[in-house]
Amino acid sequence: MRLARREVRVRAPGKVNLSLRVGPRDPDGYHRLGTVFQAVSVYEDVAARAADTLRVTVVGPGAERVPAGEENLALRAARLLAEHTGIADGIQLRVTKAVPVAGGMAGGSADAAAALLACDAFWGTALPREELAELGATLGADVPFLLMGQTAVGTGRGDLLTPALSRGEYHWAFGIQEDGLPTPAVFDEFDALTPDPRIPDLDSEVALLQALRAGDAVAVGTLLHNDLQAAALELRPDLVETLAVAEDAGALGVVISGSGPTVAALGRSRQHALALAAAMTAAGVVDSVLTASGPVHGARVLPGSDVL
Ligand SMILES: C[C@](O)(CO)[C@H](O)COP(=O)(O)OP(=O)(O)OC[C@H]1O[C@@H](n2ccc(N)nc2=O)[C@H](O)[C@@H]1O
Ligand SMILES: Nc1ncnc2c1ncn2[C@@H]1O[C@H](COP(=O)(O)OP(=O)(O)OP(=O)(O)O)[C@@H](O)[C@H]1O
Repeated sequence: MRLARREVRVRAPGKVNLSLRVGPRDPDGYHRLGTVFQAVSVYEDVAARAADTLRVTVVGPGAERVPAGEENLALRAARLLAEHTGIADGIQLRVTKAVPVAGGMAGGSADAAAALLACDAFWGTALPREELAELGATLGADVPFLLMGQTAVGTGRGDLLTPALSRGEYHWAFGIQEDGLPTPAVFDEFDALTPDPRIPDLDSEVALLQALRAGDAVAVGTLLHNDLQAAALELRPDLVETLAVAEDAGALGVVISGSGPTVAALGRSRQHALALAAAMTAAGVVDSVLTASGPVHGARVLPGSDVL
């Protein structure tokens, strides 16, 4: 008799911050943010299977730069959910990466979001999404958004979310650098460059939110904004050229994604995004490129993944 082997597979997206405004650092070490997130079609997959202990393997581009031990965010997510729900079972997680590692597109947070959902489905703990988001926020400020997906305004640490209306599809070319930027270093550099930052307020996002509601990609392109960009450029001056190449190739807007170093260039169409990616490659200013569109869904269990 064959044993039924059960596997749950979950897919979670990466993100780009269409606007990222950074305020002062709070005593807990985190900065107050005002941000508009868009989930994009570059996905991390996490598969869960039964095991004696909690363990993880990581495959895909950049996997060798991801810790495979206790610090791994997928494993930490599994441990957190087990502790929270009193589950004593083991689990084997297999993370397949596509989001650039330490690229400012929240790959690690996507792994945490996917692992929370995969373990929740595998163990049948069936927690409400809000509870998973609360747990996830303790692992990374971006985790709640990657559970939610689509388009959202983030406040607090970026973890307090309000869904935003968005019409149409946005086509991106991402210019990727192998050598990532550590998020804490970029926030430190922001502090050094910005002695008295303004507390972010949502009034600054009104025009962008209107453009998204109208599906006006040209206006969205002109309104892309990132307060961490100057800090990322200070740490990686070579990115100035990458931004210029994408601009010269006619991007509707160009911005550093999150804490960088990935450069996000908005195209007029899928075809144009491919042309922007080709321009960055041809200029030799990136290690690789990705094209993607957004907004897309948040972390979700893949259909038919339940039983092998
Ligand atoms: C840059 C963004 O991606 C924008 O969405 C996020 O703010 C970063 O989110 P994340 O990578 O999930 O961040 P976490 O893993 O929670 O934090 C990593 C480090 O970034 C800094 N950090 C993060 C978020 C925030 N609001 N203020 C911060 O200063 C802190 O030094 C923190 O120790
Ligand atoms: N499962 C994981 N996947 C990726 N990185 C992980 C994981 N677990 C731990 N890390 C570590 O977390 C750090 C951040 O990686 P990540 O790819 O999330 O960066 P990021 O995209 O710049 O994050 P963000 O956009 O949220 O600032 C890296 O140093 C990485 O080694």
